[in-house]
Amino acid sequence: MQQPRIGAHVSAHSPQGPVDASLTPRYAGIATFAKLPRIEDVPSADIAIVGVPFDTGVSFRPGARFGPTHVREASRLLRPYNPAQDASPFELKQVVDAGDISANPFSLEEAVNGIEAAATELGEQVDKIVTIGGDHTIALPLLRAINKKHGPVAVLHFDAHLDTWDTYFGAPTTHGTPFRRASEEGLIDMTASMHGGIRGPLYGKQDLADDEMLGFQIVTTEFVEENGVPATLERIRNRVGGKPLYISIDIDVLDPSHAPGTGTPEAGGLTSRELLRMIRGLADLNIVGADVVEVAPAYDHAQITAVAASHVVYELVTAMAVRG
Ligand SMILES: N=C(N)NCCCC(=O)O
Ligand SMILES: [Zn+2]
Ligand SMILES: [Zn+2]
Repeated sequence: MQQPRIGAHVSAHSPQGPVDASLTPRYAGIATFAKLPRIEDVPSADIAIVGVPFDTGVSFRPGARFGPTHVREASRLLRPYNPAQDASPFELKQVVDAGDISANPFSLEEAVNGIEAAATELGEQVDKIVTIGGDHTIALPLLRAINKKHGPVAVLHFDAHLDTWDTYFGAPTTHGTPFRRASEEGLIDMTASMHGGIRGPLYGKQDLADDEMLGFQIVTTEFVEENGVPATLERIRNRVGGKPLYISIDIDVLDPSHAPGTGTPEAGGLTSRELLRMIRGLADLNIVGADVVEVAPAYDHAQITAVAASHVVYELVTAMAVRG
């Protein structure tokens, strides 16, 4: 068969899957996530992956605005069958790359409003969205958008940091404050929400008291280490139950050895193996949306962080696809 020299080998059947890497080199062509079709290339889609290149909310190292591009580049190597979940997610659902939401880097307020509007619009076109950040500020407009569809959602937040601090330099909207603002706004079901992987120094003991007052529960990295993934999953599942679940994953929940490319790294984190296993263990829950944030390529080496993030997105998409 004569192969085209320009362009890509795409499968003809529906759902439209990724470019076939056994026919077109996976390093050729434009990097959509996992070489999936773009949203404009298919008549309709079930799950969209969208980037939010935005990092105006950071308190330390900048650069997460380059996260979406970097994760897409690393995602070229993903393959269509996921043995760990015994599923081919791109056959079960039409999964697409919806490109990037354009966010104003000079006006945080305008950016946050624009992200909410774009995510709301995309949410009307597709069933579920997985967002690649961007700094953690974006979780606030994403939760505002998902709230319009599902009401208050259970939030499972994997992060080294609580991100329920009040303000930085008097600013209420930053990457250290999204879950405080979201809980104040009633976007989160506070009877079913949890942080996972919390560790590292705080400003004071009061941080934990404030977080508890808001209604969050915490499963620390130390708990995971001492009790293992199955016991951790049991705690998470008991907390979340069957509620509509939003999963927000700050890549700094991973140990800096597994994710050096991030803005506020903390020693002593989870391995990517542990995080991937936990996502798989949640696949039967009602996951309505997710984000993977805080990948900052300037501090990455050999795509370590981007490879981890691309696999995290892949497991999230698979979990959404298998549940139906
Ligand atoms: N969301 C992330 N990654 N970090 C928040 C850290 C806030 C601080 O500098 O205290
Ligand atoms: Zn963090
Ligand atoms: Zn965070």
